Amino acid sequence: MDEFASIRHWTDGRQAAERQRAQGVVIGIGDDAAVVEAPPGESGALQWLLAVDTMVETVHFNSATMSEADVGWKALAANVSDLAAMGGVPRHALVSVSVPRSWEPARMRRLYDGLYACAEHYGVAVIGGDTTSSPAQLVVAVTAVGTVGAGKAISRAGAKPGDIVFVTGPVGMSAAGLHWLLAAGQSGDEAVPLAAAQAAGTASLVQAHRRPSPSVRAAQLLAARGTVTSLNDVSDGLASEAWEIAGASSVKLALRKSQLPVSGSLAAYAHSCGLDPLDWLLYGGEDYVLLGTISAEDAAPAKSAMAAEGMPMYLIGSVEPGEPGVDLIRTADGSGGGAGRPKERREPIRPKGYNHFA
Ligand SMILES: Nc1ncnc2c1ncn2[C@@H]1O[C@H](COP(=O)(O)OP(=O)(O)O)[C@@H](O)[C@H]1O
Ligand SMILES: Cc1ncc(C[n+]2csc(CCOP(=O)(O)OP(=O)(O)O)c2C)c(N)n1
Ligand SMILES: [Mg+2]
Ligand SMILES: [Mg+2]
Ligand SMILES: [Mg+2]
Repeated sequence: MDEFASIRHWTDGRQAAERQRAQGVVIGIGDDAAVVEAPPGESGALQWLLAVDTMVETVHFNSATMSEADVGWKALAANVSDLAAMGGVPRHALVSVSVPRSWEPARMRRLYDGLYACAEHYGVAVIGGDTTSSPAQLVVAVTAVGTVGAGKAISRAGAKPGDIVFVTGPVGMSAAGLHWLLAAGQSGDEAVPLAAAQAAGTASLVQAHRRPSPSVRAAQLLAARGTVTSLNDVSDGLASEAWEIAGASSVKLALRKSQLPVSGSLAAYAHSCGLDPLDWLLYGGEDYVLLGTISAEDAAPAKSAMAAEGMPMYLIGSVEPGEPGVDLIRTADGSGGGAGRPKERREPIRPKGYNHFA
């Protein structure tokens, strides 16, 4: 199959015309550039959000950790997550792929199965991309386009002393899933089957790694309250992203260890390996949940509003004045403080996270 036949094989008829129409697509895949209508703001003007994230075979995935469809899903999901982290709505995606000559056409078709599944899930129209060969590894770079109400984008820079720190989902599961997959996948070339993870009790960890679900609805609900002061998505790890907010906002973030959301499956898996789940919680990454800050008065009401919509919101700490940094507070009995006021220990945590050049 030549390059152009390949592109048709991956993309032809994969998305309903209705989806493309709903996102204002005038000319989609097949011309020199896509044409989209600038969306009319329903309640005032909109601004564009533009983001790109890349996945490279052996760096972000290998043949054991992810199927082709998982790679397609996650390549788009990571970008959708960046748009959510600005408080916006995802709309369009451009997909650049560099494909090893050894890859069968069916493998790329499967990658697009996952990519289009993610696009449908988040209402994104796939409108173009680029295709090259690659000497050895597969590379996928997705450029995502979204919109946000003019002046309403939530940056990393607005956290104020007194605000409450929150996350929209558990952290560390993806890294724990990867840990299990790297051990389980040693003997073969195929993606480790989910059934094997089910048998080992690690299926939810593996799915968190392979099929992250960015907090788009949560971002919308929270952004509409007007009380969220900063927002970031967790790709490199909670510690690293908390440092980003601290640095951009010139504040200190104090996180309570006892309030960090640890899933039962993560705790059980860490225990079975004799490892401390805290390393995955703080430094694991690829969680694609949102980390943010919200005014103290609205923290509990926002949490209730989220719960009413079936979405978790964990209040994990507070913002303090001082040199930019992140502290972890441990309580002797793990209760997080309160009436008996157990002893607290505080330690600075480093901005360690996934670093491509470390
Ligand atoms: N090669 C590059 N050229 C220009 N800007 C870049 C490049 N790589 C990253 N950036 C920008 O640097 C910032 C941090 O990037 P990154 O850590 O990848 O963000 P995220 O974790 O949200 O994906 C972003 O604003 C991104 O657009
Ligand atoms: C085979 C394999 N090894 C290691 C990892 C771990 N890993 C790779 S990239 C990454 C961080 C997130 O990716 P990045 O490209 O930095 O995303 P961004 O911060 O730009 O959103 C992590 C934790 C992995 N996913 N797969
Ligand atoms: Mg990035
Ligand atoms: Mg981000
Ligand atoms: Mg990164």
